[in-house]
Amino acid sequence: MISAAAVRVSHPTGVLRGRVTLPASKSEANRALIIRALSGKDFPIHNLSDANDTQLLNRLLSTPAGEEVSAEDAGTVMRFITAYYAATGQQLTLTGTPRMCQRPIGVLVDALRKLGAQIEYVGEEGYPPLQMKGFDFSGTNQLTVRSDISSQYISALLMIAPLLPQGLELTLEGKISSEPYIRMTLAQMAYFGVQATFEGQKISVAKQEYQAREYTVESDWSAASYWYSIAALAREAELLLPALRKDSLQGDSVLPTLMAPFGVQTVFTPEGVQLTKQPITQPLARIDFFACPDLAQTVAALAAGLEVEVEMTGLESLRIKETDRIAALQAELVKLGAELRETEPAVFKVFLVNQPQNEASIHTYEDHRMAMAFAPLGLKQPLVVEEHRVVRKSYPKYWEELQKAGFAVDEIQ
Ligand SMILES: O=C(O)C1=C[C@@H](OP(=O)(O)O)[C@@H](O)[C@H](O)C1
Ligand SMILES: C=C(OP(=O)(O)O)C(=O)O
Repeated sequence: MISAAAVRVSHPTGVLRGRVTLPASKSEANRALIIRALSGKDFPIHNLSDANDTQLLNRLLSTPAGEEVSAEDAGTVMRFITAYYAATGQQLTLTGTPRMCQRPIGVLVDALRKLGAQIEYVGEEGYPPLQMKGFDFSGTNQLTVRSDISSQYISALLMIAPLLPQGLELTLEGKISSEPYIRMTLAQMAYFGVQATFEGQKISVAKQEYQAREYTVESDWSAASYWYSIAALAREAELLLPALRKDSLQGDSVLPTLMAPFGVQTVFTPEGVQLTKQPITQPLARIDFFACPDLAQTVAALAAGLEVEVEMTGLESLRIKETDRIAALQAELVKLGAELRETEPAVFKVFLVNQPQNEASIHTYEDHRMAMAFAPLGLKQPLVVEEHRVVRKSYPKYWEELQKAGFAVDEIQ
């Protein structure tokens, strides 16, 4: 059991073979949980993630809500349950960690108010905590919402849409950020019997009923990205990542294509994906993360580790996630001898500027992805990951899995 406030990570051989256990997708799990709660029916959801984000939502939905409820640091929980509490007319205060109270929610609150939800801000306009005061349908079923900030607002609205007296017609305004997550929401709604249309910037959902159906959550492709990084940095690697599918609902399943230029070959097998380290042969192109923002930190840290310069775009949403991920990357990459610089508006490039620090100590900013994205660099030389328990948000067994793969993960005080 690892319990100290930091770990030193290294790998004595650089040779990795074997099978890795991944958590289940928290995105898929949290949609299935909300849909089950909205359906008013009971059905099994298999392979529910042990991630705190999922365990928390499951707890909140299966126990009567008290006067004050906390979504902690979980964006999907905060956004999905706001819509859920609004649509089900619950009266309570919804809050979160200090960081959650800096993550904007105004787009969702404005939309829910137009539908008839009574919601007030306890503190700053546009941010949690929220005072939920009930729901009185306003008669409108047509909304225009900004889609360039977070897709979670759209997913939250879509999941409650079939319960509204006249369904919902959403017009998305602006670029559609994290679009695969909207498509995942619609695909899971369809699985549970609710049809929608998504054409151009318009999504329509008529009033319908969710059907009860058993659901099995796929493994998490975002978590798989750290194993891709490990394979790329290893001397030799052959890793099996079980229960990942080619026909995934997860946008982060672009990894086989995205990671090929970094020298990781992916083969789909009936069990999952087999990763093999290959020599790097293809030139690296500019990579756009607008549809897969959760992969950006993995790639930035990997580029520094492989000592390749990469251009990254589509990073806008990173500023409002668990931390300002651009600032966090900029501060920590320096310790690895790299720099993340904005070379033109919205284009960031990882430059190699220096020798990496000896046993760099990586600060994680209460962001699970900072810890998980930097740990693979222990394959090159030992490094320290601070506040490593932050991985509990999405991949509680991350450190144990690294140990099984031959990493030395040593607690330090
Ligand atoms: O809907 C989801 O499950 C998620 C959507 C994305 O957020 P944004 O839409 O805010 O980019 C992603 O970063 C997050 O980890 C999970
Ligand atoms: C952004 C993330 O999560 P959330 O927005 O759900 O807190 C994430 O897991 O990287």
